[in-house]
Amino acid sequence: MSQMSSSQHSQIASVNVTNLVQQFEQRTLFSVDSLTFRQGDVIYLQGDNGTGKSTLMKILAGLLKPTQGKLIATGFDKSAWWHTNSLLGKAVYLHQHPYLFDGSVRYNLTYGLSRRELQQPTISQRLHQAIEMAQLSQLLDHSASNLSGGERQRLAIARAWICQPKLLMLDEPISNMDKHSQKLVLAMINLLKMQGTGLLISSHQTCGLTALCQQHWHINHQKIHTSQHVPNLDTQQDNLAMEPSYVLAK
Ligand SMILES: Nc1ncnc2c1ncn2[C@@H]1O[C@H](COP(=O)(O)OP(=O)(O)OP(=O)(O)O)[C@@H](O)[C@H]1O
Repeated sequence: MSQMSSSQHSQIASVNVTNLVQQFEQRTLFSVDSLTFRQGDVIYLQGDNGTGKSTLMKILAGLLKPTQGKLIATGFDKSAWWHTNSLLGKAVYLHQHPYLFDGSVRYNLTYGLSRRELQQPTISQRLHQAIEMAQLSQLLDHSASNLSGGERQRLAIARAWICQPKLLMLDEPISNMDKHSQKLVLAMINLLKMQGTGLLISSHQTCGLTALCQQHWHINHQKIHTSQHVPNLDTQQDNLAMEPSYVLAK
């Protein structure tokens, strides 16, 4: 658990799923009896390609109805009456190729902020910090559609940072990023952690990210295994790197 005040603890937000089974066309992707993602958790989600990491995140975000299972979100403000899906907007899912609006970087950062219950000075302060942290000041008036992949990711995380969701799921947040962007994003993720945002992070690059995590969810053999211990995955990767991948024919 990260640092949270006692008032935050009294209303910890969480998403819980029980008896979850996900299938696509008769193929079982994964199943688990019970899984809870809470504010303050920092979880590393591991799994080989195609095991269902993104699918699990979409289910927890209310974007995908699972084949079987019951989802409950607690500790959030009540959804507006016109929201037919009460899970949407609770645990926020950040896609590895984030969706951005047409318009400038500034527009993308500020869109929807005025409709939140935030005071103007708070909005301005968060906006300023986000621009600094993600080093977007030179790009504010650029069209978001012209940004590089790494810049798009930085913008998307900066936007999430401004909104400060209680639960945030980051799907491959540092994939295809150079070292500089990775450092900026890791710093932002660390700040979200310090502020008590629940984080569920998937990545194939373990360096730096796993060090931030305190729990481990592993999708393996169609099951989701949970542990309070994050294994030293860098060592596993180093071993892999030392194995000869092919033998040259003489
Ligand atoms: N809507 C869908 N209909 C049918 N199959 C789907 C659907 N969505 C995902 N799948 C399949 O489910 C499997 C898991 O996909 P998912 O994107 O969740 O995996 P992942 O673990 O995030 O993979 P990666 O590490 O490559 O990003 C894949 O085989 C994918 O093709």
